[in-house]
Amino acid sequence: FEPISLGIAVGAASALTGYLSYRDLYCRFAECCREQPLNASALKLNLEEKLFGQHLATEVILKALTGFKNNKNPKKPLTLSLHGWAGTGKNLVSQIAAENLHPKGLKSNFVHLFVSTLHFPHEQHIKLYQDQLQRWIRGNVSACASSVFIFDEMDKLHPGVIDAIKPFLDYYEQIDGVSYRKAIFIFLRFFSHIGHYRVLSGVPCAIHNAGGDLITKTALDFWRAGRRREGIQLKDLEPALSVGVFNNKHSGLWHSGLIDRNLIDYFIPFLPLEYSHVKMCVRAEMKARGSAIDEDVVTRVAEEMTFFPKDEKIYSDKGCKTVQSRLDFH
Ligand SMILES: Nc1ncnc2c1ncn2[C@@H]1O[C@H](COP(=O)(O)OP(=O)(O)OP(=O)(O)O)[C@@H](O)[C@H]1O
Repeated sequence: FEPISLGIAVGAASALTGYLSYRDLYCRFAECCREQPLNASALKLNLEEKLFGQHLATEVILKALTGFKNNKNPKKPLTLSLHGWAGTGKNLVSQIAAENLHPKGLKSNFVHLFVSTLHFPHEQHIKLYQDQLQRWIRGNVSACASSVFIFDEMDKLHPGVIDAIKPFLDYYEQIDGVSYRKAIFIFLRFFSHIGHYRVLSGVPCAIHNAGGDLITKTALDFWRAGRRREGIQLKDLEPALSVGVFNNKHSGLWHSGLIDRNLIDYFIPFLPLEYSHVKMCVRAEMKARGSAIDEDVVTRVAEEMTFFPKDEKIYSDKGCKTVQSRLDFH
């Protein structure tokens, strides 16, 4: 629809129906920024059905989003930082969160995804990126207070760029007439570069991996002690996580003041995925393609993945990341 004919159509329909406001009707045809409460049970169901092996991330994301959206008067925007091994569901969770906040999800005009290497590639242009980012965020929050901003590849983001958005994440009531308190900022970690592996206490980890190796180490400690994965609690991970990230100078959050000023509300840990989770991913992908589940193919795809540590082979080193492309060969 182009705007003028949409306006005429909506106006005519509005006159005919009589009781629907122009805006109500307009929003049936075009995307509107609406302050609607979050449907917590729909979000829970989505996470339970789509996200495998991440009991902690599920718990925290549910708590964070429902708490924030139920609060009529938040004192600051919601800031989430997602950490963990590659291919374990960080992008998937931000996509699920986006869809539950704005029905069009990542395609919504109110959801904005920034990828460090794509949007902020050159160190010499940091000043420009800072200005652009500030203007972009200000413009979008002015248009829709509940805008969602997702920053991927945080470990490749220059700390100066993140400094530019720091004021928006803070407890200010307004900045230049705009309130940022209803916006949501999601920061994604990007871990595990195969070429950068080193081995620490028997656990391979990436040099750029801020927090991810600590999560993996905790999961492995539980496994070696014969304790259930689902028994891992947030308190087993959270302190190590924020210190780990803060101390890692490859992390975009490093010395950016976001952590020491408590501007990050929730650290959300993603556990490394096991063989059984990889199989679940293969089944989910087959279902999404409308194919019948063939357990032989499921097993073959899962067995083609590589697992670590070297001796025990428990965790998939790419999580579920290459499942889709591998499935094409079967
Ligand atoms: N825990 C999971 N449950 C279900 N599917 C998953 C899970 N983890 C990953 N996947 C699937 O694997 C693919 C890659 O996942 P995703 O992009 O979310 O990983 P990521 O953690 O963001 O990885 P990276 O840190 O490398 O960017 C997606 O197709 C996603 O649906």
